[in-house]
Amino acid sequence: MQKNPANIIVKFLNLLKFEKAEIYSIYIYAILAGIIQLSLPLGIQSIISFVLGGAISTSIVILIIVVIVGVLAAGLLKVNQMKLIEKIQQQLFVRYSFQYAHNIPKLNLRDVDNYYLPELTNRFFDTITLQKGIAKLLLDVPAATIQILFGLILLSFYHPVFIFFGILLLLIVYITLRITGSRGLQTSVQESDYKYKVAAHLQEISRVVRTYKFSRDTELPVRKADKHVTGYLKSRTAHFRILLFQYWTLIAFKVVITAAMLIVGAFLLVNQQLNIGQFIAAEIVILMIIDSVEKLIVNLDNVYDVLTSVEKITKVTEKPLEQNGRLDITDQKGFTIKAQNLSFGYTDDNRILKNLNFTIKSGEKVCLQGAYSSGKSSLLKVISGSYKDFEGILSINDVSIHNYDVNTLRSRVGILLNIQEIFKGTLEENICLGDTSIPHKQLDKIAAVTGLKPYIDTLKDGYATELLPLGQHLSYRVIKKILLCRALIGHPALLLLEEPWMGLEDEYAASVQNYIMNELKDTTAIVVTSDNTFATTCDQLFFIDNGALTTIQNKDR
Ligand SMILES: Nc1ncnc2c1ncn2[C@@H]1O[C@H](COP(=O)(O)OP(=O)(O)OP(=O)(O)O)[C@@H](O)[C@H]1O
Repeated sequence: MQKNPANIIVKFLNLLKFEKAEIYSIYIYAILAGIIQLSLPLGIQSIISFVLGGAISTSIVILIIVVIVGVLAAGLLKVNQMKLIEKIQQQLFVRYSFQYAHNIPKLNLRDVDNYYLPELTNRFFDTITLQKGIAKLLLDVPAATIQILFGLILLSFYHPVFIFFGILLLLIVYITLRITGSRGLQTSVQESDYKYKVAAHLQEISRVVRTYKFSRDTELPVRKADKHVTGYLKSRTAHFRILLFQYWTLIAFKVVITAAMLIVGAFLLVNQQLNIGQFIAAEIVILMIIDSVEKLIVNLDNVYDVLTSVEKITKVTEKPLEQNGRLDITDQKGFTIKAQNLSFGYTDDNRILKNLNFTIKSGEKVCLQGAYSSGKSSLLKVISGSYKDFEGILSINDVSIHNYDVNTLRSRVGILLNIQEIFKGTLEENICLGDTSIPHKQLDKIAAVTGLKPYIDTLKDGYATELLPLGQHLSYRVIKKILLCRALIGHPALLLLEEPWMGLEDEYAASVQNYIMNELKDTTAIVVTSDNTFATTCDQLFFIDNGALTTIQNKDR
């Protein structure tokens, strides 16, 4: 997909807005340093004039001191600039770390469905490219630009012909960037796209390493890598071609300016339009300008890197977050769920839920059944507030679900879907999800109900045991029990459970059912299970067939 370079530059400028104060200071320091640095050629010019005039006096000593102080002051300014840049670098890392941690759980699920998030978040690593790049960009580019400008202004005082060179330089830089800048950015972003494709492929190989070990085609991972690496090399070569063109233009300019200025300088010296002091000073200034042009050349690549990294990082930070209502549901005692003509689909042309109508009163227990892929999980996900773009009405306590603050709603909902997973953290974090207000007694109680307690008792660190991502090293049954504890903990007002006791020992399957039915009396629960005995104990039985819902009231209960 073609990226619009103007958009990327706007994103970069938006990013700089946060660091406005620091950047202004850096530029002021750069201007001061630029002025002070001119004291070097001017000082030397005066010293030479004094020496040639045979006037060795205290003035020379003072001048030498002035030059030395100038060098020292320029150094001090540089140190201050570096301090500010260090601050900006730290701020960038902190900002993106928190933005990623804050935004990822709040991403619109509809968007999340189309990505493999662990891969998408690889873009965070571009923060490091940005940190490094921005340091160079803010240190070298303003310093070099200001030195070129001041140098040319100073030279034009020696002779107006130098003004011509100044204008020529600006024109060449402008035309070169105008012609190649946009294409350079495009190729840089393309190169980065392929870099991430290669990384994603390697990540995927690692994720399913066991499968690849048994692969009949042992070359498959390499062949797949080859495709992305070829794309990477092609776009990198295209990018390098543009860089080369830009380098050559600046090198050509450097050669021309060196030759012309030396020739013009020598000519002016011979014609006595410049004295020897002025000539040497002019040559120092020319050397400074050339050095600055060199810095700009080296930094061109860096400019592309910085802009590309901004484009990549913002792939996550600028994704739309889920819509949120304002109503706090924390203090509402029970949840009555009502659906009127509720329809939902993941795509526009395929309705998974079709015109559902039901009422589940507060505290009622519902058994949800249906064939494979009939939409049972989808219904639970919609009721949990994860997908808001349904048609019809879905309300909790007669208020549309759209109006509730998602965070307060989720704090009242216990949910167990087949897709939920264990994350890297302690056992307690995996159950309580950071809610430190849950008493240990309750934790123990739920662990006993689900049958997790005997397992915890075998652990040296108990609830503080660190779990690996995806619950590696844990048995399916233990994972299931942890996830069940997560759903049941905190006395939820609404329980949405998918096959909660499937795979549990009979004893614990019974205790979980007993807990839901008898100890969570005021909790509204929807349980997907094919367990017909449980179904008969529920207040209602919902049956989904091809997206349509049939509800049966269980009057005998
Ligand atoms: N995130 C998604 N994006 C697109 N389609 C999806 C998504 N999740 C589920 N589906 C599709 O929606 C349909 C219903 O899936 P759902 O998981 O709700 O059914 P289910 O009754 O719970 O199935 P099962 O009994 O197999 O768990 C399926 O065809 C499934 O492929």
